[in-house]
Amino acid sequence: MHPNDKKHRKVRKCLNEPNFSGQHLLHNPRIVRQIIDQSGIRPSEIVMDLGAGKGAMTFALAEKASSVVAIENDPRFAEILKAKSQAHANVAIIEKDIRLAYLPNKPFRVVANIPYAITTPILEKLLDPPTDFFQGAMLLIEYGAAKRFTSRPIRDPRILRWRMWFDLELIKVFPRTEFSPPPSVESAIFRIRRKADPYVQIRHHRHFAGFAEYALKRPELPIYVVLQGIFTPPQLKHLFKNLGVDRQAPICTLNERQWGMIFRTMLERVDAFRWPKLLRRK
Ligand SMILES: C[S@@+](CC[C@H](N)C(=O)[O-])C[C@H]1O[C@@H](n2cnc3c(N)ncnc32)[C@H](O)[C@@H]1O
Repeated sequence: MHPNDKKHRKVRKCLNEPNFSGQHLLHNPRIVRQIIDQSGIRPSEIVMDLGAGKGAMTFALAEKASSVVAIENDPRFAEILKAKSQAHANVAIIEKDIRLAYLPNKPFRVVANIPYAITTPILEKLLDPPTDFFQGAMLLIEYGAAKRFTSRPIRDPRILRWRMWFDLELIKVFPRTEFSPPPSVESAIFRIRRKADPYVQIRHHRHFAGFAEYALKRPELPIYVVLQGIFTPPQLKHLFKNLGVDRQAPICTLNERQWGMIFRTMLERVDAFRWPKLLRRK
């Protein structure tokens, strides 16, 4: 055990405050190795460990990747990580809030047991807008969140956007007993992979975002009712001939291929001034 580990354990024991920063650490090196082995890291890649804690994943990742960037905002953990990283030339420790950290402008992957409280901001950072650099992730996240990101029908325009360019997969439930201390919620291993051949080109992501936000404003409305707001009757007739869906079905029941077809038809046949625009948020 690293000498600083003991020191930190004492510090945490003295703390009476609730565990708001999601400090549920992995303690089983065999489990950590299994997660890393499934993550598809290439030796040439940079891997990010978001919420690195005391480095349960960080230093195992350093054996597989070209380099590891570990982000941790708890100064006591960062101190432990910096001390341990003296023995690992390919590990960089960044003491920062994950939400404010820079992502590499080279191909990178994320393998991490993230703080659950900021799961959505982390996914937004990685996936929205999609970049050429983010290759995929293997994450421990709350089971409920993993179910929400992977379920059908897709009612949330943000999740639809993510799923147009990435395959999101709930791999399996992860036992609470593998964390110290165990979290109060169920956890899951969650994988993100870039789609090799997405239905919409990434360069259209902004227009797609406006389209998805508009189309899913009322996810239970029939497909034809929603699309009447974008397409003319002859355009709709042509679209439904090729789409192969029940026009009365709720719009949220469309799959990614069908969303891609509708969006591409809009780009090809509808004047740009009629495309739904992304609403500006205050
Ligand atoms: C679930 S623990 C995982 C720790 C370590 N990766 C492990 O598996 O043992 C999440 C870690 O993220 C850190 N953390 C929480 N919020 C953070 C934030 N906004 N930015 C950076 N780190 C954060 C916590 O201090 C904690 O060490």
